[in-house]
Amino acid sequence: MASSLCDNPDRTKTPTRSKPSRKVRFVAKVRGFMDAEAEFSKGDSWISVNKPNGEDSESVTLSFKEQQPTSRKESYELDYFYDQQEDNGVIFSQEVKPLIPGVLGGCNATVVTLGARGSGKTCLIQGSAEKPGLAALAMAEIFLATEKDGNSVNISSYEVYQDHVYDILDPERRLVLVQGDAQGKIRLKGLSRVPVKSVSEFYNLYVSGCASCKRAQKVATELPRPGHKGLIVHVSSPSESSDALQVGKLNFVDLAGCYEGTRRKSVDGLNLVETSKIHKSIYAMLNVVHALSASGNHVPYRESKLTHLLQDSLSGAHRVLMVTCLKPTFCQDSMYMVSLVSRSCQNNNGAVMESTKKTKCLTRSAVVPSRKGHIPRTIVATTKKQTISRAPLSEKKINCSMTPVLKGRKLFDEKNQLTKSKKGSSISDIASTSETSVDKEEMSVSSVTEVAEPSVENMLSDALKPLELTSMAEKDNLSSDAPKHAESILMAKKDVSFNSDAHTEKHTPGVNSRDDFSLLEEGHRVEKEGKNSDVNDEKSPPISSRLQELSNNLKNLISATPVCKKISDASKTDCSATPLCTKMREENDASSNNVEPKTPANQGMKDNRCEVTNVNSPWEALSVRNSEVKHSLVQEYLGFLNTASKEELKRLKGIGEKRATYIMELRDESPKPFKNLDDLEEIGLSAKQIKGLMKKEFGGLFN
Ligand SMILES: Nc1ncnc2c1ncn2[C@@H]1O[C@H](COP(=O)(O)OP(=O)(O)OP(=O)(O)O)[C@@H](O)[C@H]1O
Repeated sequence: MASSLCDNPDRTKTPTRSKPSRKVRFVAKVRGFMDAEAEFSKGDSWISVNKPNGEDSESVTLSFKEQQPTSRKESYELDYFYDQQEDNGVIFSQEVKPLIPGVLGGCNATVVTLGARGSGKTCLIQGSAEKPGLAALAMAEIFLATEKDGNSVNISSYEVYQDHVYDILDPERRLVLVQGDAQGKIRLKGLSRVPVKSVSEFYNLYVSGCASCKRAQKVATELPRPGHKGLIVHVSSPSESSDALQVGKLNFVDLAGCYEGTRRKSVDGLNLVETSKIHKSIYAMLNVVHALSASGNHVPYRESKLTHLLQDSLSGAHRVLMVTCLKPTFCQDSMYMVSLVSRSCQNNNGAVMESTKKTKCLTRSAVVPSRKGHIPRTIVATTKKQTISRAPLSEKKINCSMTPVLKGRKLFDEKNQLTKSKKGSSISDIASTSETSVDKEEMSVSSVTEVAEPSVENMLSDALKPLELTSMAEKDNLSSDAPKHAESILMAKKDVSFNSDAHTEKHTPGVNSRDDFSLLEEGHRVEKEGKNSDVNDEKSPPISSRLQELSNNLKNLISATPVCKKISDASKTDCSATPLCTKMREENDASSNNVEPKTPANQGMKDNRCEVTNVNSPWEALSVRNSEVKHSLVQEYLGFLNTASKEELKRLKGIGEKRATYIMELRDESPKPFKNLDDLEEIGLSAKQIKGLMKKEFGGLFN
């Protein structure tokens, strides 16, 4: 029933371009010129649109005039394109109005605007008193039906900033908790729901809420902070089949603008971490819609707070409309967004390369040469059809498609990238091999360890982290004895990325599936819902020979680098050598002997070293004990959170009155709300903060 309702039951009455079978629809809208822009561009548009069958076209292709004249013309397929003359009213009647009958029938729908800064996202959703936006137009339509059917309408509004959710309609802008149950039902704890009875009441509430939110942010930070803004319209209607009310939700999400020049130190007062987080959550949203449009088994809702909070509106038979807003004048970010969205629109191959339809992009040599202003190269479907449908944008192809422009935009940590690729997601992979990190802590290849063979890769990531081998230039900074090995590491680092298709399927049963300590690393979260699916042990060898070679190279590097050599030598007799070398040695030993240095949760501490099973050297024994101690401390910490009084909780670092209150509330609902460190996100702590907390509580053990 849900699906038929969600598929526009009113289709016969409402003109619509929506394809009934499509869960996600991708359209673009170019906003009107502002005065200065019109003067500058002489009124010419930089976007060419091809509608093969005129207004009846099932899809359109966009291309951009400002592309390099020598570059191959690329075009991007979308479901529809709205030009400057087509105003909010047209988009509403073509795209949003058809969703409303479903919402009145208890389904959810979500309208997302995305695009570069200043591309008209807010004007499209929010509009103005004179030119109502999609939200106000939708409210008018809903109220029309409400008068007839006796529905009730409530609204909630929130901002997602730095992966925390704040209630916009609450004058104190309190933090909202996103809680999901096993069925994917999402509860937004602390989010106000305000009843509204008319469009003007709605408009005042919503628009003034957003405006005062901006003002409040300005006072605190001088500049309005760029967050994602969301509106939820809850419509309760009497059900035909039962006495219970059915509630449908219409979501509007105004994604923060993406920024040009992310490699600069700061953009409009934003630091790079803020910018990185914005982009990361935009990519998370694109990953989710990509997975949804590809009907993938695994949808990475928990990649960001925003996608998590929208989970029950995005999943199932509910409908999603993605509107890419474009500037009417040349804008690199606009091209970039279109290229990303187009990939999702086409499910498994993005821009249609007009001149190279048969090009296969499987080797590193296919990387597009550096050229500023060049947009991502087409990824053409290859013969690996099944793989593509499950993991539509493989790392391998993505890397091939990446231009340095894209690399520069890398905002995902590679840990996440690789983890994502294992799970069959997608869009963010485009940015997975950046040479320059904006957030160093997020730049590492260690996510491989979460799912794939642990030993050598663990060692690789741990070794690369401190060395920060992110560019050839950095390679040159290594010890003069080391370039050969550094080269190998760089190559291998690329290989990890290039070969991640293989790793996608790799899984070692019972090894490293969950480890509390591993959770301390930001970006190491594994999607619980997809954890057991799509595992195929046969597709990939246990540890590639390339990685094995890398292991040897790393060992050589250690011994070739003077400081490390010294420590390495010393560490043969002294267990208190520096962390890098200690870790390297311990992991090398573990990997070469194929010993997993992590301890099952119930193993407990043992007094005698020799009792540690499968341990061949003091280093392994130390490693095992280290894991045990960490595990034990984490359990103590979680146990404390589950049982301590409010006053006791406040004695912990990072837990103030607000968090202590939330913890007590969570405990009222469930006796032991904290089962692992991930659960601390429920009290608004990021993985990075959790790591910081552990460090503060337990010192260098958690370095
Ligand atoms: N259809 C339009 N015609 C002319 N100007 C427009 C149109 N839509 C938006 N603008 C103008 O473009 C500018 C940016 O609009 P808006 O604030 O909606 O962009 P945005 O994408 O939400 O920006 P940000 O990412 O910074 O939030 C505003 O000055 C607005 O007046």
